Amino acid sequence: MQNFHPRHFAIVPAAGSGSRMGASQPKQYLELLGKPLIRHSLEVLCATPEIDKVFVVLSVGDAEWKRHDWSGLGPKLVPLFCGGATRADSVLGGLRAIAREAEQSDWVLVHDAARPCLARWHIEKLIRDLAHDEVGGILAVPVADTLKRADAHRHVLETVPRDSLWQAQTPQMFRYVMLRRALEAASNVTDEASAIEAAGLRPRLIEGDATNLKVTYPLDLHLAEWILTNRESR
Ligand SMILES: Nc1ccn([C@@H]2O[C@H](COP(=O)(O)OP(=O)(O)OP(=O)(O)O)[C@@H](O)[C@H]2O)c(=O)n1
Ligand SMILES: C[C@](O)(CO)[C@H](O)COP(=O)(O)O
Repeated sequence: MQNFHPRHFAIVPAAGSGSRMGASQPKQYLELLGKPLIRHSLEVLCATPEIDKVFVVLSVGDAEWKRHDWSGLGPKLVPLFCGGATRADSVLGGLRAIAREAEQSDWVLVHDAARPCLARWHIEKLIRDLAHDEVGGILAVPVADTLKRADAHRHVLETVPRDSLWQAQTPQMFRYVMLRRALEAASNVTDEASAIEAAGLRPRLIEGDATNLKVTYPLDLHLAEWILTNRESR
């Protein structure tokens, strides 16, 4: 199962429609600081020496990708027009598309196109902390607020203890064959870790930070702009 020098491939699912954003085009192509939102994390992934290739999973009918010039990101970047109906389908499509290239124990880092504030240190910490892990893991942050469970009328039913609760982020990093098998067997999962958990394994939580937010609603676009403009290098 283990090869001596497993490679690291990034898969960036970017075949969503951005329905919660309510914009006229999918959010991955919305302008953020003068470039398509997706370009921010692609630049960081492509510039990370540990990452060998960056596969972007686009919807089959994506007509926007070709309207932009991606040549500045170099030869690591490979578009794959094989997105599916759900995020998990898109990731699985990407994994199948790279089957000839990837070996069983190569690492795959799945990163949402909708998380433009990914920093180099996020990737390097994930890769470093999981280097000797059999299963893999995900970036995540501990829940900071007091949590309430509501009834159908938004009255509080209970306060949920937040101890040991974490918010999942991406990248999520697993071995190629383990992730592919887990996603093939899973149903209704919203992240890779859920598929791995369903296979009876325990992904590790690697602490990231709240700046790696997912752009889901219009306000998030403003937050992302602020973060990218004001980020200090670490
Ligand atoms: N069929 C899908 C659905 C989602 N994604 C990708 O998965 C990531 C996270 O999903 P989400 O934020 O839910 O994006 P959308 O599905 O585009 O948004 P919404 O749920 O609001 O429609 C995004 O980069 C999105 O492009 C994908 O590749 N294929
Ligand atoms: C993978 C993810 O970004 C982790 O927080 C999230 O699960 C994607 O969820 P969504 O339901 O597709 O927005």
